[in-house]
Amino acid sequence: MSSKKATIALRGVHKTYGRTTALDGLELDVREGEFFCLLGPSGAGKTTTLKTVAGLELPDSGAVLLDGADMKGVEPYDRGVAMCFESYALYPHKSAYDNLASPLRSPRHRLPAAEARERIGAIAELLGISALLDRPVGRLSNGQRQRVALGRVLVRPARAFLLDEPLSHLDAKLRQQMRAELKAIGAVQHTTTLYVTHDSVEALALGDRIGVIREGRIVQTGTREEIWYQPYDTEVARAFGRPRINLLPGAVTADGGFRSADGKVELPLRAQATPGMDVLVGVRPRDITLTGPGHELTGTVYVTEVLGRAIEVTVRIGELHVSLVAPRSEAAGLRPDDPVRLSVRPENLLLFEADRPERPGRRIGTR
Ligand SMILES: Nc1ncnc2c1ncn2[C@@H]1O[C@H](COP(=O)(O)OP(=O)(O)OP(=O)(O)O)[C@@H](O)[C@H]1O
Repeated sequence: MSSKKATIALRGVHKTYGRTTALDGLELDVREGEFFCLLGPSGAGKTTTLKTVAGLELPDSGAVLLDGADMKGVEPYDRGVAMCFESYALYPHKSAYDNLASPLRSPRHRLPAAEARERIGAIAELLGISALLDRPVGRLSNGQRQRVALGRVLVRPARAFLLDEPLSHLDAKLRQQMRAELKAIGAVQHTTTLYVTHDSVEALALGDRIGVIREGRIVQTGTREEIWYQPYDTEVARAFGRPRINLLPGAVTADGGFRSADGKVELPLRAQATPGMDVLVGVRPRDITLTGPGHELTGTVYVTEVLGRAIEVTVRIGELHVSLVAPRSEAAGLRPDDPVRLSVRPENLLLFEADRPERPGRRIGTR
């Protein structure tokens, strides 16, 4: 098997389990050599997507293409992809080393012993498991085992890696560290990677592009900038960024601006929407300042919460609550009911249709 980078495409893939629709006409394109993050809530169809690419599940209809070739009838083993499950299958009685080595002993990937040792050593080093190689996997912690499982995928040449929440069992510190290192691994740089996560921080940190999946369909695909600055709808906007984006209800004014129902929040926008339309204006807490330039709003402090070196301040403006993140130096003295003035730069405002019971509000263009 060559280690040529593959493109991955899913075309109108449907997959049901009994009465549950897991994939509902899924369309996905992963480009050659790309690190693509598939992000979505539990049950959205992420794992089913990976299994379908790997050939472990067969679509009811639609097609899976690797490098443009339809995979229908191609056995998992012959697809040349390497998959790491969240519920990893390792040999518990064998050492971590032997678990890493076993893919390289298969007829297809057999490497000379010295080369295999070198490859395993390099991957183990990057994953921080070099000191554990002699230990039986059954005697490792969940986080250590998960790293062995990831190593087992990365060690063998493949034309695509399919990774299902591979860092989920690591503690916060290690996860952050591994997140930073994962993309630096040569094998990852040289191999198309489809990476599943429900963690938006992980997706933003790792993804060359991100696909947001919901109820078996891709809602939006884009670079992190596109997803962040032009979210398809309020649900995508809510999925990215902590504290969450403020979504303030109001209506479009005659000149295309925004006004809350009580008139206490007015923001200049040039909405491509009919005056009077119910909308939500979106602004992220880190894009509101207590001191900077921009459009000003006045309110009173409702509550403050320390977030490490910054402080989250929730401000009451009329009947709305707006949260912002400010440096400690600016916000440490604030107490409930103190008057405050906020500023928002117009370029940081997003506009959405109001949410409806049947669907989240879509983004509306401004200017
Ligand atoms: N083998 C199965 N039998 C029955 N239903 C299944 C099976 N596998 C998945 N499903 C259902 O299909 C839907 C999609 O599942 P899938 O595992 O792909 O979601 P996911 O996005 O990976 O979720 P999670 O983040 O919780 O792993 C869910 O409603 C799930 O319950």
